Amino acid sequence: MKKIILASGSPRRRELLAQIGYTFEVVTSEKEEVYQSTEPQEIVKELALLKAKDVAEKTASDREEDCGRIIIGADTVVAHEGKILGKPKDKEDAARMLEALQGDAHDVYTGVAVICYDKEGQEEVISHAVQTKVYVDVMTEEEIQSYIATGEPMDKAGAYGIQGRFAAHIAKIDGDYYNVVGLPVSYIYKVLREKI
Ligand SMILES: Cc1cn([C@H]2C[C@H](O)[C@@H](COP(=O)(O)OP(=O)(O)OP(=O)(O)O)O2)c(=O)[nH]c1=O
Repeated sequence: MKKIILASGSPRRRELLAQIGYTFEVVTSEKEEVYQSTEPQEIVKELALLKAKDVAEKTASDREEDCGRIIIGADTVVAHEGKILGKPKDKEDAARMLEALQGDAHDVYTGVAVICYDKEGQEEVISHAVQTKVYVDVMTEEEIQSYIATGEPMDKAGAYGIQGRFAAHIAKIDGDYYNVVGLPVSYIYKVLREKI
């Protein structure tokens, strides 16, 4: 069995990977999240790979382990009307994002990068993006402000967390719920079961 390393500081990603039964280490990347891609599905793949590669380098001394290792990186963005929404910079930015998202549908993309090393140190890179469509109810200005006051938006792409108070404003979703929270675990399971 290969050692699994999650290249993420996100508590949600840790909880989700643990939820499906894996034991893993967490090593975070401090790389600045800059990208060249223009399409959301490419941006999230690029950033997931950046995080996974950085952690692969940081943990390179483990390479000689008996069974090899697997590094998992992920990145989530919201795409609405051609705009990419990452984490809000401040409360005003969060309000702008939520005003745009309310009463409409948007896409959440999570990119996953899995870097596998076998016991000889041979590398294999798997990169994929998962899309989920999310429909948000019409919200009043007061509802937006009271949601921002919870503090929930600030560390989340698109300024909301489907798993928290914002659940009150989700009309429906089309696709993997866990992808919206930040880790498409059924996709990851399919990769890990082959590679472990
Ligand atoms: C849309 C949405 C996003 N999010 C979160 C998932 C991600 O943690 C975050 C997007 O930021 P990311 O940059 O993808 O991840 P991160 O900085 O939290 O963690 P790391 O880079 O170390 O892996 O938004 C939710 O928790 N709920 C939601 O409904």
